[in-house]
Amino acid sequence: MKILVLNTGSSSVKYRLFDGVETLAKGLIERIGEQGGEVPDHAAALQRVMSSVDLEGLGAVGHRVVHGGAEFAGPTVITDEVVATIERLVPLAPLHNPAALTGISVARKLLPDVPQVAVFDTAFHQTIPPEGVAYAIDADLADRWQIRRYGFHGTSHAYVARQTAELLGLSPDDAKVITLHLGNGASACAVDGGRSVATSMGMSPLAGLVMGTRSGDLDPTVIFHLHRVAGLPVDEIERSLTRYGGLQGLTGDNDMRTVQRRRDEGDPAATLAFDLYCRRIKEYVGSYLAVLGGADAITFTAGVGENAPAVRAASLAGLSALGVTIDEARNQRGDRIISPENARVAVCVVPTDEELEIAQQVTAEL
Ligand SMILES: Nc1ncnc2c1ncn2[C@@H]1O[C@H](COP(=O)(O)OP(=O)(O)O)[C@@H](O)[C@H]1O
Ligand SMILES: CC(=O)OP(=O)(O)O
Ligand SMILES: [Mg+2]
Repeated sequence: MKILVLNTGSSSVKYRLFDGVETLAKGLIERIGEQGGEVPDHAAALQRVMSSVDLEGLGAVGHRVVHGGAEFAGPTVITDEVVATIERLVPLAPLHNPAALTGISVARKLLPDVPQVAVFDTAFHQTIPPEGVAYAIDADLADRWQIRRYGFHGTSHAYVARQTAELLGLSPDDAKVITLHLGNGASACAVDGGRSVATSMGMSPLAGLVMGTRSGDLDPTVIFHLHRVAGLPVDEIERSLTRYGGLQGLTGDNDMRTVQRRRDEGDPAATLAFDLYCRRIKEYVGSYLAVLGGADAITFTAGVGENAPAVRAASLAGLSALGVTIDEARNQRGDRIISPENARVAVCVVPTDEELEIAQQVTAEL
């Protein structure tokens, strides 16, 4: 079956046209709405995608949707009700869900007779036990406003954990894998036998690791303080933490390549940003080794995880007492397995493929 997959990110649209597992066409429109970007907004990007792809004989469109709340535990055929739910969740994923809605709207209008399926970043994390998703706040408030951890990048974590088991000759049904998705957004996940049991993003994709433009974890008092003492309106604080935080906030550059180059030149801000980025990863790795009671593998994926040996080395440095070591020659070469022979915990680099995973979930759903 021919399937078009749309991965509408916060500032990009990736698309891929599949026939089964074979890719017929693919493309990427980046820096949407940014100065010097190719297109002014997501609608224009999607118009461009749809007019450049041969839609003849299309069997389905698969949409990556970041926030599915507690409602969706798997791929879901899109109806007006499903669209309304994704709309209701916009405040919880303000950088992402509006873009997905634009993609869904453009595709439904253009292809009214083709089934459209949403594949949610949150779905894979529905298996996290209650103590892994609840926040220790007033239970009635949490209930009323659906305040809990949802977790994101689920499609990538699921795919990469399965690929890791395969790479190591383990059964995916009992492998314990810590997956580190380090892209523009970044998150860690503890996967036990193919099920997510812990993840670093929270109610929204702002929590957890340090990211390109997002702060990751911080004491909520920072927000009260910025509001009450510094006098910043809440919307501005949100913008500061989501668009001008992370590497961007610390250095003025959101791209890890630039941060690394500046660090190599001895730039103190870039050095701090790099160290903080890697230390946060290490803190989550330690935490998830504890949650899982030890792991078979730790796997790096996405733009930074797949391409930055220095980040991989620094993030796992000093963990040999826990059975975690990296063979630096393998790491620099970019091998799939970068731990030494017979290491207690395998360290792997596995390219993610959210689009393929979405296409396969769509096929299984229809
Ligand atoms: N060679 C590299 N070294 C370090 N970082 C890299 C390299 N190549 C890509 N990256 C990082 O990967 C990030 C994008 O990751 P990617 O997974 O493509 O993001 P997205 O979340 O948009 O899918 C970029 O911001 C860049 O910092
Ligand atoms: C959920 C999320 O952070 O996605 P991305 O990495 O595509 O921004
Ligand atoms: Mg991504």
